Amino acid sequence: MTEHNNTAGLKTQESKDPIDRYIGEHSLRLRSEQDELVKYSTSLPGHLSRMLGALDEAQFFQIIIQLIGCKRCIEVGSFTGYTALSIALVLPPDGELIACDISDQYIRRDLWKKAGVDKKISVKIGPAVETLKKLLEENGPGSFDFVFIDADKTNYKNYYELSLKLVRSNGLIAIDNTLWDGAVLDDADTSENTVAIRQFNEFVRDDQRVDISFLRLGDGTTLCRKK
Ligand SMILES: C[S@@+](CC[C@H](N)C(=O)[O-])C[C@H]1O[C@@H](n2cnc3c(N)ncnc32)[C@H](O)[C@@H]1O
Repeated sequence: MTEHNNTAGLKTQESKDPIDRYIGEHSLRLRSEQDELVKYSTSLPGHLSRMLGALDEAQFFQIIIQLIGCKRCIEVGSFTGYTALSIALVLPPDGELIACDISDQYIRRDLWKKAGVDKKISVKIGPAVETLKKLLEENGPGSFDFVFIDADKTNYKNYYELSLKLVRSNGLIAIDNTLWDGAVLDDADTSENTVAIRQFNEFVRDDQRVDISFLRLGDGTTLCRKK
């Protein structure tokens, strides 16, 4: 997957803005396993080191997941498993997170195990559109509480439509990178990923099936409540 390559990112851990640093220093509470996963993820070569989700975004999810009493969650795009770990840490003992990715090359199951949450996470490897279709067939509509979409940007609309079927009424869909390092504002940027996110943002803005909140959190986090 090609990531947008601005050097000064919008994620708190990458940002050069002192306000972002201050926010991080006065809110982040990382367990040792999360800390280890951050170090591992950011040590990977090239664009991989920037794939890790924003740390304050994952911590925000921990709060809303507990607030709405989520038991069954899906993550679309798991990479090393940082947000998956963060979600699993706050799920009840009988809670479940389905972690979808095209590859498990970088997933640190050992750290999930060390944190005592490995049994709450099921990894599904393959194109996530197919995985979500299968989950819908096997579990039926409205069978999940929360979906986090963070995989290939050109499939965002497909992931969103399938997620809308998979989540219950009052369930949440969170979509990552909806600011794409600010590239969505730059009309001269017609790269495939930027265009896909721009079109997705326009679509969701007008979608009356959900309530929407576009948060200036991480690289842009759009939160949708299914009506
Ligand atoms: C930005 S990373 C996910 C980061 C992770 N959510 C986190 O917060 O640390 C995107 C992931 O999407 C995966 N991905 C890309 N295309 C995919 C596809 N078609 N189906 C499933 N996963 C895909 C990549 O392998 C990568 O691990």
